[in-house]
Amino acid sequence: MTRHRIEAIDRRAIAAGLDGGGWALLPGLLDPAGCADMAGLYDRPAGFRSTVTMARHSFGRGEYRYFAYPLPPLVETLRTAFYRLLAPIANRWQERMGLAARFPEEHRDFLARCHAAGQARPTPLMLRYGPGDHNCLHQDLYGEHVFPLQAAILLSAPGADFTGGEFVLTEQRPRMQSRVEVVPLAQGDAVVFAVNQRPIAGGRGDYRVTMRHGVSTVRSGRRHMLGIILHDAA
Ligand SMILES: O=C(O)CCC(=O)C(=O)O
Ligand SMILES: [Fe+2]
Repeated sequence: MTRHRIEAIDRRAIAAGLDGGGWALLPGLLDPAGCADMAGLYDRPAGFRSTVTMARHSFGRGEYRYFAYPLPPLVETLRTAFYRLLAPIANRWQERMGLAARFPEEHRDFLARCHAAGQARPTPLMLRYGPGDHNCLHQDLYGEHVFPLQAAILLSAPGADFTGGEFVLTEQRPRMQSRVEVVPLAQGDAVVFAVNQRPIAGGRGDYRVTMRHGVSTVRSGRRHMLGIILHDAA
């Protein structure tokens, strides 16, 4: 079993990052061997339900694959653990944003809700980028049911395996210009971030801002990323 550190994560530190800027970094979630094992799955297409060529949909350039059910054990473990970690934070955000949906404690109960509504296809994915590839700013919304936080883990080593290819987030505040953040990921680090909107405390109560994420152009080498989205797709 590949080592991972998700059970050791401090929810308060994650919550502080998410409340402050809409994202939080989890350093060293996977070790380099675990990253290499995971990235190696990309070349075994039997484990995936579909492959998307990003240029064909004007999503950017590069390729990604959605895992099929049953998920690889480590992906399943990480997805379940991320959900358990994030559900209380998500529920607090929903309340602050004036959104009605609340999330159960366990992922299987939320997935049952997705599946009953016709969102039954797995969304965890692996992305692979080479020189010139990039991922345009987007949101991973796949139907009515949306869990407001997601995670992604960088499987390749910046500077050694690839250059460029920075994970970026933008934040659009009402009637204001967008702000951008580059998330400084090392190999094995995870980033947790807002899928769609996040609450910000203002002078007259909370307001919502819209978040998007993407990847700047990879200059050289090859970059693999594991994406853990917590709602399933229609
Ligand atoms: O390759 C990346 O860093 C972006 C991954 C992504 O868009 C996702 O996990 O939803
Ligand atoms: Fe994404």
